[in-house]
Amino acid sequence: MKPTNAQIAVVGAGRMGRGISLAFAYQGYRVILIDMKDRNREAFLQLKEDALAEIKNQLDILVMTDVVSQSSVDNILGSIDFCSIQDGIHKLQQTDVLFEAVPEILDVKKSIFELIGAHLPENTIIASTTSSFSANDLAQYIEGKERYMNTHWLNPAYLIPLVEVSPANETSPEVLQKMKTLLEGIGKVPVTCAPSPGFIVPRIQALAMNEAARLVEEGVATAEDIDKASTIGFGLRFAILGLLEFIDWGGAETLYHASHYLKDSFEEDRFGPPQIIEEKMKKGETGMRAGKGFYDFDGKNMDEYQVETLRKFIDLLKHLGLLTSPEKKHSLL
Ligand SMILES: NC(=O)C1=CN([C@@H]2O[C@H](COP(=O)(O)OP(=O)(O)OC[C@H]3O[C@@H](n4cnc5c(N)ncnc54)[C@H](O)[C@@H]3O)[C@@H](O)[C@H]2O)C=CC1
Ligand SMILES: O=C(O)[C@@H](O)C(=O)[C@H](O)[C@@H](O)CO
Repeated sequence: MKPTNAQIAVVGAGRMGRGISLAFAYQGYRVILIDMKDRNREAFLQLKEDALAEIKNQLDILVMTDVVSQSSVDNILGSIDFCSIQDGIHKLQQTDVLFEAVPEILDVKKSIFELIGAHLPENTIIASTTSSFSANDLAQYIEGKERYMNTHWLNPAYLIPLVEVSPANETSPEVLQKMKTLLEGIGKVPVTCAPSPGFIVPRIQALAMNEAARLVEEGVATAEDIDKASTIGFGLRFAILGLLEFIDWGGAETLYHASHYLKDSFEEDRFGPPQIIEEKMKKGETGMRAGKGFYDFDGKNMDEYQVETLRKFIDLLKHLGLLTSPEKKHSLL
């Protein structure tokens, strides 16, 4: 697959299908974006108008923010061939890599895989952008499982760098590598994950998002304050430190004790610590202060590491206008 010469097809022209198409188109690829729902001509034309208008809006924002030049907008839009299922299905013959982005309903994914399977060349790489189904569950609908994997893009797909690549048991390592190379070539950052429901991000964020909704349900805080806490506290910190890295910073013992307290207070097992935290407590591998946690700090220059991390925090806070220097504060008095 030569960079930008690969023919990309995206099936399903909703939120994710549009975002994935734009992510490839603005990096120079030609994309066939196919609406897989059988609708009458009028409904299709309306959908096409809406989809292209949305993509144009997103491009306009990329122009406003100096990511894309105004002069390339028409070219980028022109490289997305928006098709109905009737017209698009025959174009699949030329496809090198196909991304499926139809609704998160197993029967719908199954019927779409069966339909496209009859039209795709046998070596076309097939990926689903599912946000929950295990790759093994979806691979059963694919003829030639070695060319299949999940690629979970995050919304908005044309902006967020992370793509979780989750091969099925039978995915070939060469195909997996080709996908990672393709994604890296358009500026994405792939991480690999075993075939497991919810992969990494949807699994973690399902708990966080449901807990946030539960806080509203219980009247603990307003939606505005919960979102303020999750953006300028939780989210901001985890933009710099990984979740596991932060366990090592704060110490697994704090997480361990807090988890038990929450579990007992709410009488809910979901707050209890996992076995791996219990074991780390027993072994004394509780993080940075102990020299070992999820990461090994032995021999690491801790001063350098902390300065580097804190510098990233400060840069981010300054960028967001969230750092008030003492001079500024005094000048207001
Ligand atoms: N919404 C999100 O934030 C994210 C969603 N995903 C995953 O991406 C996939 C697509 O999700 P969205 O783009 O958000 O959905 P969407 O609802 O925006 O788009 C789905 C498209 O499929 C069409 N469609 C509906 N029923 C159909 C059928 N029976 N056959 C064929 N096409 C049908 C819809 O008309 C629409 O154009 C799902 O698997 C979802 O879990 C992944 C990451 C983020
Ligand atoms: O991270 C994303 O962009 C998506 O996976 C979602 O937001 C999904 O809707 C999912 O995680 C919700 O459970």
